[in-house]
Amino acid sequence: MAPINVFARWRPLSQSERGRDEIDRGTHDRSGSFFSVALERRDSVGTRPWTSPAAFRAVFESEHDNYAVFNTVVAPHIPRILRGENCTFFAYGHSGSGKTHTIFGYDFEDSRQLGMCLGAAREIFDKLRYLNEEERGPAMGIGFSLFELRKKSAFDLLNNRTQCHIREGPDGKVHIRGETEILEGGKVRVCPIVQLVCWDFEEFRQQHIQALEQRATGSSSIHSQSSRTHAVLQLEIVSQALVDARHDLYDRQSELVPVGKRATDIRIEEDSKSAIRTPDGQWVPNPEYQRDQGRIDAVEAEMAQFEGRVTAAEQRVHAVFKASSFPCLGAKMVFVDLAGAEYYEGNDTRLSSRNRAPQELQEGRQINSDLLALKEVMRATSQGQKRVPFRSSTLTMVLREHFLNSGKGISTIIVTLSPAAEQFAATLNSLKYASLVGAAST
Ligand SMILES: Nc1ncnc2c1ncn2[C@@H]1O[C@H](COP(=O)(O)OP(=O)(O)OP(=O)(O)O)[C@@H](O)[C@H]1O
Repeated sequence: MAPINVFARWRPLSQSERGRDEIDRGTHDRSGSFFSVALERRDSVGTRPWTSPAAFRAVFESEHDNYAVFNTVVAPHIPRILRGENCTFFAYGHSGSGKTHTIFGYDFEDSRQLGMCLGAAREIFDKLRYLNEEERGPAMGIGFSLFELRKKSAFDLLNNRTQCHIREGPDGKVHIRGETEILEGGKVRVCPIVQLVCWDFEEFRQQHIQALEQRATGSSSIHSQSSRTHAVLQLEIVSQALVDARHDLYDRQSELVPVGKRATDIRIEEDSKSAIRTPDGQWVPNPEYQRDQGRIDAVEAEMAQFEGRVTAAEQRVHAVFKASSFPCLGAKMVFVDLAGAEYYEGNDTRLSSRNRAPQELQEGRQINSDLLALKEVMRATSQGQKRVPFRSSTLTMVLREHFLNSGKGISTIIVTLSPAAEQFAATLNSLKYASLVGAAST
């Protein structure tokens, strides 16, 4: 059973909320290792208390800064990454509750305010520097990718927001790819999601800042882009040899594309010439055309040759892993800033469905189903169920690899909460969601 760690984080009242009522709240230590959150709602009827199950590993108060959160939530997992395990961190909450502040941060200079992913990168680079010096093996760095998921597509923030398709490959793995490009001279290039490789923290910090500029952040309006997309940032420990072997693989895959297309075209052409349709709709052999099997065999042989090159390139990628003396090569940390949870069913938030444009309603339904699917996947994996409903949403499909790495992977969700009394319903919904996930794995 792979436990899901669940944390809660209260943000302070924002400038615009100053002076307004705060939610009455408390944290109770239930067992020494799990906490529950108690809320009290005051309305015309009286006070109504609600207490969560003991589902939270820790509850951060509004005075806790990003460094404190990083130290408790992320830092304990750095040794796991160095052992070659994977970790995934999700921030869940309604719009403006502090997800982006927690995952990416807004202040990239103050070391106490770095978001989780910058904090993690800083710590990993520290450890890699030591490993690189001690072991004198090939130097390792961090490759990072950043994309947004919206409806059924991914948008690559390291490649001008290029729209990418999410497909399951014959190997059962999910691949994120841009449109295949046709270059000058008819050459073809398959475009996987971009991975930028950085060799020190400063380089990473600069790239991270630039990448986030592609995101419409800073606004916590319910309409903002960031609240309607899931942002996924993936850190992977890489070496130059791994990067080179993968680029070689993409080149071989690119070469295969036109050959495969030609083979399909020739097969279709030969099939259609060698059959005719009778007046009663039956397909029968065409007496005037002899199917050119030699032509088909020739193109299939050519295709087999190119497929062999792809297989050899895949083997070279595997060989890089095998030859590495570092177990951490290829280990991943993934950070997901989930879309605003105001779309979560049953949530009586500022926008009722009557006030929403049809497109927004449709997006809301998609976000709703993604968040529900994520909850189900987390519950199923934490309970060790055999059937995990990964396919029920794009988000869970994309993250399947990380969940499936059970035993070698761990997931954490931090629910971000607004203390503003006017957002009581949204806050309560977020706590209910997170405590359902947490209670399933205690
Ligand atoms: N723990 C915190 N401490 C101080 N300020 C915070 C904290 N959490 C959030 N804020 C501030 O509150 C505002 C909204 O936070 P943020 O943008 O992270 O919300 P969000 O949940 O990501 O919203 P959206 O879903 O709309 O993107 C930001 O100005 C952010 O700096």
